Amino acid sequence: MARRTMSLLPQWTSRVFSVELDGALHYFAIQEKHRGGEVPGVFRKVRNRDRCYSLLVCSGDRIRRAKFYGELRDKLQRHLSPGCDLSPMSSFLPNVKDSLIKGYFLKDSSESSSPTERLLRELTQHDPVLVCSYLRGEDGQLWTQHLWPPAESQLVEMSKDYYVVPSEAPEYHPSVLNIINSDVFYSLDDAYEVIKKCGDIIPEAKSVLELLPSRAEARSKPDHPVIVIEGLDATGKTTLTESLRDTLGAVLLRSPPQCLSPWRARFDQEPPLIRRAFYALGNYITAEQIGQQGMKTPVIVDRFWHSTAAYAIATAVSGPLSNLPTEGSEVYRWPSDLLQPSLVVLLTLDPEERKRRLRNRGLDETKEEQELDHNQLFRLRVEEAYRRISGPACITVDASPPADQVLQQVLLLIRGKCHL
Ligand SMILES: Nc1ncnc2c1ncn2[C@@H]1O[C@H](COP(=O)(O)OP(=O)(O)OP(=O)(O)O)[C@@H](O)[C@H]1O
Ligand SMILES: Nc1ccn([C@@H]2O[C@H](COP(=O)(O)O)[C@@H](O)[C@H]2O)c(=O)n1
Repeated sequence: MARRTMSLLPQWTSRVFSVELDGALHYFAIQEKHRGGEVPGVFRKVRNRDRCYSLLVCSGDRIRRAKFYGELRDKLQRHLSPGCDLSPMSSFLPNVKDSLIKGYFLKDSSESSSPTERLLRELTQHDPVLVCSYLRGEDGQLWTQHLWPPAESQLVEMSKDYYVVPSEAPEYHPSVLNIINSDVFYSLDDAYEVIKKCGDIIPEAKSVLELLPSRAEARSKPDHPVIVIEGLDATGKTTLTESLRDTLGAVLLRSPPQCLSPWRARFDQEPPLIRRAFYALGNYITAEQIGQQGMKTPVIVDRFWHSTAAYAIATAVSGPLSNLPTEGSEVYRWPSDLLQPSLVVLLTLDPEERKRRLRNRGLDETKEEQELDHNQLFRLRVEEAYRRISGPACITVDASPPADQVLQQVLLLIRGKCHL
């Protein structure tokens, strides 16, 4: 297994490697001849007796790779000795879409190399993982990368030793290369394909697919306005959508729709590829319901595609806002086969007030809600991604005034935009 894995890592020497350490990305590349240059940031603080490895998950179909990436972290965290540090790592071809391969960088500062080597040996024998080790040259300045354990002769290119050199930050954050169809889905077919392929490993996938509208049924535009309310948790979506329903005599729907509730917790445990495809399908089921109800009354929707895409993009990309795909990127485009609402309102709230509302509400927080609470950058990325999505773009409304004032503000917008 391990030997086949190695032959599947394309354009080995053109790849850039990135390691996330203390919230920052460090880049390095490999080259056959040493032409001078500095030690890459990630190796600067490595002490003489530390041992470093990269583990890249690079074979099998994408469902298997996505599942194994999470399992590998759990396995390493369970079995590595104290003194081992694990950091997210990836390898990619700069500016080449879909070239990202994910893995981990391992620094072993424990007393003995044996436990880690035993674990790595077992991984290379049974799992789709490619392991390299890094060695410091005698002068303490040069680092070289070696296939670990030493490769078989037919893989000549990868089994050579390479010098490790710093590399400049690429134009795009590495995760941006793989967002389309791995984190965000732009058609029913693409999301469907992922959930269908999961059928063998997640029996619930079949029940989800049975709820999908028939693709043959192309619906015409609803006669009545469709208003989507978006925003982070506790910004007041439930409060506002219920008031809008009552004031406008509208129907209130949500995404994911009620019929997916039995499976939501199950898919929330899955890696992003599967979890995001599940939420994407939820939007198409809600769209079908909107299509039916929108022929009779106005429809209010609590979260829709903006939420699916914004959270997915903000999770895939780490760090500051500048790491997000730039405004106007195709990543922010609306799926061409998904019903377009008449108006999308984004509720925004000062972080302290949002926290206060969360505390007062007193419900348990989900993992993502905790992340929003603790990680200010994540929160900023989600809000910025919301704002960058186009076709339709959202209109921001300050949700800090009392609930009845927020309602009046949104009613004004609806009357202006939807002639209600
Ligand atoms: N304008 C407002 N002013 C003060 N408190 C509000 C306002 N709107 C909502 N709240 C309160 O804030 C809390 C969160 O509101 P709500 O449940 O409507 O948010 P939400 O966006 O639907 O949250 P979630 O996405 O987590 O379900 C509730 O306790 C609610 O009563
Ligand atoms: N259309 C949607 C709706 C939700 N999500 C994901 O669920 C989380 C928020 O859901 P709440 O029930 O807490 O409002 C959010 O973190 C999204 O990841 C989605 O993807 N698409």
